[in-house]
Amino acid sequence: QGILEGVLTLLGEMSSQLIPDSTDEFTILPEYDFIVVGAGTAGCVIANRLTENPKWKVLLIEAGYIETPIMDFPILANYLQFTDANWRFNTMPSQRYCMGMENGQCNWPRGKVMGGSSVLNYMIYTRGNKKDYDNWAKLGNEGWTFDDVLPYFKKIENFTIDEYKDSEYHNTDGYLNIGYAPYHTKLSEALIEANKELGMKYVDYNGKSQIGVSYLQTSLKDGMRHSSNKAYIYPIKHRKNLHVIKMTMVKKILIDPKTKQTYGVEIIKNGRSSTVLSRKEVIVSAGAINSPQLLMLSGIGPKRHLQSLNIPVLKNSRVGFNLMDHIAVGGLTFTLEKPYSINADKMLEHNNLIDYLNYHKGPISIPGGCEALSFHDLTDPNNPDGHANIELLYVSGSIASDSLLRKNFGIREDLYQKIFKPIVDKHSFSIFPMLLLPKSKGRIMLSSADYRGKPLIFPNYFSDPEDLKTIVEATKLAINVTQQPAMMKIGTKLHTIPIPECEPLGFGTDEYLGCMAQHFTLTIYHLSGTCKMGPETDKRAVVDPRLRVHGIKGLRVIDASIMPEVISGHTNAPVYMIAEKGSDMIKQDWGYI
Ligand SMILES: Cc1cc2nc3c(=O)[nH]c(=O)nc-3n(C[C@H](O)[C@H](O)[C@H](O)COP(=O)(O)OP(=O)(O)OC[C@H]3O[C@@H](n4cnc5c(N)ncnc54)[C@H](O)[C@@H]3O)c2cc1C
Repeated sequence: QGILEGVLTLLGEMSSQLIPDSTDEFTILPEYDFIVVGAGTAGCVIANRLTENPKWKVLLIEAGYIETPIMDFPILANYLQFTDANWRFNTMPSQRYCMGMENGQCNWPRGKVMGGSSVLNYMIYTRGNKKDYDNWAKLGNEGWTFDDVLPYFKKIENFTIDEYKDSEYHNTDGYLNIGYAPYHTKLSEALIEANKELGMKYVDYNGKSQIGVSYLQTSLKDGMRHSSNKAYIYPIKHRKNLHVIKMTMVKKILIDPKTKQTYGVEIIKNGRSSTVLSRKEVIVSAGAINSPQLLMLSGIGPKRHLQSLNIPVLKNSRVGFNLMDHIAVGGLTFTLEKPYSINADKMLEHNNLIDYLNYHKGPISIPGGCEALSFHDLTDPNNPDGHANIELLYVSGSIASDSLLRKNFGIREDLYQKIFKPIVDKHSFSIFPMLLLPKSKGRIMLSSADYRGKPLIFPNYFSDPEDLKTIVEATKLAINVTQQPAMMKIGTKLHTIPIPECEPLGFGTDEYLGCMAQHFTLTIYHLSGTCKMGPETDKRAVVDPRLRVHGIKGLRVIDASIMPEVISGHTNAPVYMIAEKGSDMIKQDWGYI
């Protein structure tokens, strides 16, 4: 633990040193053309694209502080959750999921920093499936088929994988770098091989067909994290028409109650409240928890809920409903005879540090220990053009090989001691079997009318029993991968110390694996859907297909919360796409393009 704790102390010190100093090098103007709330994945893209018009003045407001160089080290991704760059949300206690976590609550980290969750994330870059977007369009969202959104996916990327970069699916002059991590363990080679032995193809999952196995395509540049802040704000820092203010909370969106016209925001900076006006629009990009929270605080949301908190209702709307996430079964651990996995303690030793500091290579360049994935359609396993309902994420370390991981997830101490402690000295790794097309939906509610109150989060995982069945099948598939010859050759064994509460069901039975999923319910951090996009006729929609808030003028939501259905992959790439497309819509609506 020595080195890791050193890193944590360093991270803690760095963040506390940053907090008092929030100077921004300009005076905030009383009025801007556009105000963007939240400098996360989406907000940074929008601020960049809108300031391409030199005549528009744009204010980007971020609650968090600056991104620091240590956040660029890919292997440290997990540890950033222990800093003030994390909002540290928790789900409400449950007896159906997160049962193996402290108080039956799952930790839900979110980025509170320039770059938002693109600074805390694992840099895994996946677009999802063609059918995800065709389905969005079928739900009444004109302009959102895969063919419509592909140009925006291409616009984002500077794609660096030689075999694929010339394909019609990719592009090489976008702001964000996409490529493989510069280093792979021998374990990941064996996992890829095992998938091939099972009949899986090696694919460009961001290309023609998603189904198959691959090393992760990542948002790394020269072996370092490439966040939305680095990719989209750094290169345009010289633009005089962009003002960025940090460590500033937007408390409320200002809307005329009679005309329903948005005219600005109320902010709080250094403890002082003030108002900034918008000439054209306010764009809310505060993420899938804070965007619905801010809308509700401003009077847009479910009437009865707002009235119960004495918030005047400007628009009765299903804000906060339709909450979706991807979850995986945690604790699925395998031991290895060969020293091919990652051990957190050894990770930051001399040779690895020298390799990384000199060349940005070696094990430190592995994003949070994640190395490869495979996408499967269990409903149509032999169809290469299927719609993946399962992902297996291959992680070259485990809760046993990095005891801080337990703290990331909030796993109960007694379970850690019993299940994982006995194998801390062994080589071990894990596979996360992940549910990609969840049927269960949750909800976010306000805890109070005060902007400082953390929202109440009800993920409702497994409220649809189908989800539990599917994740059990995924877990069996993951175990099957590890039983292939390539994995046997390196001495892979399933770790079988059972969860005491599930033990009576018989280790490895479907019932046991279901119980395991309910105990070690891991969020994959893909919160989405809470300001659902849909046409006027869709009573559950909060924004229209041009991302304008129904019933309110001059206000859009552009971030992960607009997804009507979560896509079958990790959500960062789709949020970039939504932001690129949303920016073009704003430009079109104001006659700039
Ligand atoms: C730990 C973690 C790991 C992840 N790993 C991956 C991965 O490997 N691959 C992947 O594809 N996706 C991953 N994700 C998900 C992905 O990063 C998110 O889907 C994406 O970043 C969401 O973008 P966003 O713009 O919607 O919100 P965010 O990026 O979260 O941005 C919201 C911003 O708004 C700011 N804000 C909020 N409220 C206010 C307010 N009232 N006033 C001012 N500012 C405010 C926040 O501080 C934040 O900076 C991960 C997420 C997390 C947290």
